[in-house]
Amino acid sequence: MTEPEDSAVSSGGASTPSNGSAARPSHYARIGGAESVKAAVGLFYDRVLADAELAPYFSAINMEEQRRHMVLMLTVVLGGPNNYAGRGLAEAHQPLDIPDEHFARVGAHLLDTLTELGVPADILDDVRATLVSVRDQVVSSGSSAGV
Ligand code: HEM
Repeated sequence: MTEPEDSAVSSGGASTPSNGSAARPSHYARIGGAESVKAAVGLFYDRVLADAELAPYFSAINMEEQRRHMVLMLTVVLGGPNNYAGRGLAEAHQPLDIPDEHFARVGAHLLDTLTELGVPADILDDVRATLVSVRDQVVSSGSSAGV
């Protein structure tokens, strides 16, 4: 066998291997599918809501819906079935005026959650790359880059 070129999730999160049957299982399958993603998203939002910097964004949000959308989106990012029917990330986030710093905190909570759950390093790398690729959709385009 030769080195696998592991860059399944390249940009935007919607890239999926052709059918997953032959060579490698998807990240989604490797971490245990729907149940694992649901558990991860549950823990992720527990962390987000416990973060005083972030909780206010969600004060008027239906968290049940929110978790459901995030489960479906993370499923796609991990190469699972695409049933995401929510709004695009820019549409959902641009009105919220999110600065870079808050984006970084949310990203860290997600990566910390997945790390704690024992998600393998190559999957974490791909999630990290996806976070980088969606940053501009989530962070307010009015906020200055860097600081
Ligand atoms: C890091 C990447 C992020 C991803 C993948 C993500 C994903 C999502 C998804 C899938 C939705 C549901 C969209 C819909 O309802 O149609 C959503 C909504 C929302 N997100 Fe994010 N999000 C991210 C970052 C953030 C950050 C950094 C914040 C705040 C600091 C945030 C706050 C919210 C809020 C408040 C909503 C609800 C908006 C509304 O219902 O009007 N998100 N997000």
